[in-house]
Amino acid sequence: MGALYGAARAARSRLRPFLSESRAIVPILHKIGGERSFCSHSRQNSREGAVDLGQFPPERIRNFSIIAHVDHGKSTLADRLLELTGTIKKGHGQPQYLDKLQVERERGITVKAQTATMFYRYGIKEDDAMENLSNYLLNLIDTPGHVDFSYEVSRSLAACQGVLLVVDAAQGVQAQTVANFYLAFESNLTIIPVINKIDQPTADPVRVKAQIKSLFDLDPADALLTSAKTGQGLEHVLPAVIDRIPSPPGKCDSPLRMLLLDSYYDEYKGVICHVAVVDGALRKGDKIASSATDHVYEVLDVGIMHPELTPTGVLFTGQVGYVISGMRSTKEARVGDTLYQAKSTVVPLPGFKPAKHMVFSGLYPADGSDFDALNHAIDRLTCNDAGVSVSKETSTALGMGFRYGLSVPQEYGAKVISTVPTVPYMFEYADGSKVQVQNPAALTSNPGKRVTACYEPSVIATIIFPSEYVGPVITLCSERRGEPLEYSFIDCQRVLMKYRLPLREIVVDFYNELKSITSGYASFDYEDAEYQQSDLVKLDILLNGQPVDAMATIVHNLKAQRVGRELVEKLKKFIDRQMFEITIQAAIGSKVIARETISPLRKNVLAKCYGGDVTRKRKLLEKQKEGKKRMKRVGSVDIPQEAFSELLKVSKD
Ligand SMILES: Nc1nc2c(ncn2[C@@H]2O[C@H](COP(=O)(O)OP(=O)(O)OP(=O)(O)O)[C@@H](O)[C@H]2O)c(=O)[nH]1
Repeated sequence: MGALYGAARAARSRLRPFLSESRAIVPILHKIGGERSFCSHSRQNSREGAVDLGQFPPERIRNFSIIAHVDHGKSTLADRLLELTGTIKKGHGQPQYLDKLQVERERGITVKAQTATMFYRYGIKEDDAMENLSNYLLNLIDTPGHVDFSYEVSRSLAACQGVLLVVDAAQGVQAQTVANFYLAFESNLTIIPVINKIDQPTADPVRVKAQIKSLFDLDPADALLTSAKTGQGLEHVLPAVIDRIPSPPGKCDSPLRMLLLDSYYDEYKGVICHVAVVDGALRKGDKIASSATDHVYEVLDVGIMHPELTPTGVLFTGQVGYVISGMRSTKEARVGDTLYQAKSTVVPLPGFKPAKHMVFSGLYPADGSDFDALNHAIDRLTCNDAGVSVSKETSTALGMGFRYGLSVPQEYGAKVISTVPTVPYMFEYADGSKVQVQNPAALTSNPGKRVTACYEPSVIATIIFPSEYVGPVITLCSERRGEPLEYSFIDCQRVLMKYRLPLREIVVDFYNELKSITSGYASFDYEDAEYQQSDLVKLDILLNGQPVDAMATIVHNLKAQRVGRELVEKLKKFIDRQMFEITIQAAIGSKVIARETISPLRKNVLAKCYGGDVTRKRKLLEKQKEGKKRMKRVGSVDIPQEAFSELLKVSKD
């Protein structure tokens, strides 16, 4: 533990230059009070509507994010700051403002980062007669807190110079607090610890202060104590942002360079790009070029999110806002791209690593005739998120569908069948070639090509939990083929463990099981690690000798027997008896490792209705027809939808 977090000791030194709040205010005001002296922004060009961005040179700008473990109060705190600055009305009655996407509302978590610009007058009374307040422009970039979205977190941090690291005063530091701290720390950002929810009866800020000292080497004296619920302590948050977080470092006189942070599609306005202007200025009517595609666009509209789109006609160095430039699809808006003045020469900004989708599922409409509706829903989703990865695929069992690299689109009304999530495995053949396999069904046994080695992606998992659960957590991790890396106490009650785990082992049900064995107290986060060699086999499910492609999985050899047995037993329960015998087999290549038989029905549904009861006969036939519609037919065997979803529960290796 000491070794791992040794690097964090340096974090403290970054906070040291910041003086205590009251002492820091005066020098800042002397420097920026009165007229601007750093960037000469033309006021004529900067006005469109009521907002004049010309009065905000970089020195009066702060770009920051709020990062936290899920549910520690990021979005509530963000809302309170928006209210405090008058950006939104108090008690606006909406769900948290920055959580825009429907998927976020439904799942109650923040998925996609959103930005809001606030104006804040801040200063001190230098003497009784004179009040010296200055106007600041603060860009708050909300970040997702859920375990699956660390890519989005690091993306939003690229536009920031500092973060508020929010920790629940009762729950203390959790796994994602640790992960988010390191994302911010590695990006060299100023970190302001905020201990939130101090109104709770179980709040223990003293314990949390000790944790942030021991884990992150942050000075507990620098922590702000807040309740985003009651408003207690919130008055110190924005002054700390202004005093401690540096202003954006760009050059006003250099040619325009801006970073494309995000994009979404609006039915009326087209593609809207969120951008951070790093150097120079961007004006309506400018011609801008993309480093990634070399396409040139005219800037049709430019402005800030305040919090709705607010046209300003211009964005200056250090400012964050939106641009509409006639892009037709979000696919043209490459997140992390550098946009610059057409015909100028600039060095592109570092950008971001592209999102790596490491978990894939097949996604099929439960009723084949709903394919177009599903297609439309997926189109809408990809339009709003260029990072989602989707490709069409066809399964013999399930018809046309998709291979999907993220969660199921929530806005699709009809039922979907999602196949067992899988990860991209790597197979090496005798001729030295390597093939990545995202869909187990695609791994065909080819006698001409002998597999010589298999590799699977792994993760480094961080788990934090009360020490009495050490035994069950170790058992769970070793059942999931984990390799222990680290074990330490973060305070007298809580333990932090690090494990290397195969990604495949955590994609189905790991987190639920971890929660259940620790009575809900464990928190979990993971980062991608390298591929590891592994003894993998493809497990086929056969119905009457015919493989069901959508049910194929890749499993570890040691677990194949158990998984195969469980799968066939489960299927037996879900497949109705039919007019003929059905054999269900699990097989590795040509070797059958588990087998069940469903005996045939002796009578058909009408057999009972001897005599002339036509209405009853018709009713029975209708019922049977309805039932058939929900079935997927493989060869001659009908498989109910439920069988596919039930398999998900078994196939956790
Ligand atoms: N008692 C108390 N509850 C709070 C406070 N701040 C937030 N909450 C509640 O905690 C819950 C989670 O708050 P959110 O703001 O949604 O948490 P979040 O960190 O944004 O969560 P994600 O968006 O899922 O990452 C909500 O029910 C809030 O009302 C606080 O200071 N005190």
